[in-house]
Formats: sequence, structure tokens, C-alpha cells
Amino acid sequence: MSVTELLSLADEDVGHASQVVLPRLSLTLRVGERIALLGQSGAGKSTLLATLRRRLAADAAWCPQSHGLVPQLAVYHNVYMGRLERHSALANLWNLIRPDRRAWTEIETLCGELGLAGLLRRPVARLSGGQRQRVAIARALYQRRRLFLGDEPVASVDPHQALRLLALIDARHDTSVVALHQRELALSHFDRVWGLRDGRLVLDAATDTLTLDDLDRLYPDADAASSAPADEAAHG
Ligand SMILES: Nc1ncnc2c1ncn2[C@@H]1O[C@H](COP(=O)(O)OP(=O)(O)OP(=O)(O)O)[C@@H](O)[C@H]1O
Repeated sequence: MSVTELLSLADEDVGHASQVVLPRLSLTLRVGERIALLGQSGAGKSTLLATLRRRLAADAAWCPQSHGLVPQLAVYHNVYMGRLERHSALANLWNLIRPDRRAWTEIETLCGELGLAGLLRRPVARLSGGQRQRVAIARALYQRRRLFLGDEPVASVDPHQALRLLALIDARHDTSVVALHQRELALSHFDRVWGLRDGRLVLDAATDTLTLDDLDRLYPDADAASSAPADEAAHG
């Protein structure tokens, strides 16, 4: 593997214990790349991210699709969980009762940048969907890793906010792989697209060589919709 490669898969079966989702997958992730991972629901984006996460655990900050937040706990504690494993159990327990001052200051700054100022004490259960998403991003940023792996981390925010959040992610990571459904965002913000369809990586290309039509081909439902009028005409 070259020094600029973070990971290389060569003809590997990627999937779950009970099911191979992406058979004989080959791809390379290089340092410095910003990759948009596209494909219709069920194409295998989360499965591939889980594999990257397993292989690159020490380098990877992880922002899961389900957010993985603890609703009863405050924003501060949820973000703090990003670094739980770096402290002793006793320190973590004590922090629950009396937040560590340095961690509080750092998380307060981070949350301010993410538009969550003033919400550190609020239980996550009392946040909006977009706010919860930003807490999940804050927890991933708090992990301080070189690589960001995100499973639809900007799915529930508006397009402007999505760009701002991605810029914050970029500022703190030299490499990222982000699953998303916004094709325009994939082309405007990322420098490479991995596109999954029918159990294969059918697209692995620089975004400046791609158009929205190229991305549309990753979605069989879009094929069906665009061919519907022709079918109707044929039957009419
Ligand atoms: N834990 C699991 N065990 C076995 N199969 C799974 C598991 N998780 C997902 N799958 C299957 O793997 C395939 C790919 O699912 P995956 O969640 O990776 O898709 P996705 O592209 O992330 O979808 P979405 O956009 O809906 O999140 C699906 O057929 C799914 O049913």
C-alpha cells in the first residue's frame, strides 16, 4: 500500500455475518480525499462505512445514521461521549456529576460553531431533529481524528446549513467519506464519488468529471420514473 493510501480493498466480500452485500469489492481511499458515497436506499452505503470503520478505527471519527445519542442525557454529556474511551471509568463517572471544566469549555466552543450555543445542559430528548443531528456531528468532531466517516450526517438540515456543517467537518479532518442522498451537494462539495448499485461499486470518479445525469444512474427508481412516459406512450 502506498503512503498516501489509508485503505485498499481488493476483490473483497463486504457485508454482514449472514449476508454479503458487496461481493468482490475493490476500492482505494487516499489521504486528502473527500468522498461522497451515493446509492439508493439498501445499496450498501452503511455496510461499506461499517467496514471502513472497522478497518480504520484508530483514525476514524464516526457519525452514525441513527445518531446513537442518549436522549435522557444533556448535549454536553452526549458530545463528551466522543472521547469516553480516552478517560478512566472513574473520570467519566465523575464527569457525569460534575462536568470537567476543560472539556466543558472545549465542548461549549464546538457547540457554538455548530449553532448549539446555550443548549449544553438541555437533554437531547428536547431537541429538534436538526439539532440532534448537529449534536451527533459535534460528538464526532470531538473525537479529533484525521478521517471523518459519516452516514448521512446532513440529512435533516437545510442545504445552507449542510454546506456549513461539511465545511466544519473539512476543517477538522484531512479525509472524509460521507454517505448522502443530495446529488447536487455531492458534486459541489466533494472531490470524488463512490456510487453503489446492484451490489457493485459502479462509479468511482472525480466529481469534476461527473454530471447530475451520471449520478441519476445510481438510482433505479429514477430510471423507472424517466421511462414511465415512454411506456405509457407505447401502451397508449
Ligand atoms: N446487520 C445486518 N445484517 C444483515 N444484513 C444487513 C444488516 N444491515 C443491513 N443489512 C442489509 O444490507 C443491505 C445494505 O444495507 P445498508 O444499510 O448498507 O444500505 P444503505 O445504502 O446504507 O441504505 P439506506 O440509504 O437506507 O441507509 C440491505 O439489503 C440490508 O438489508
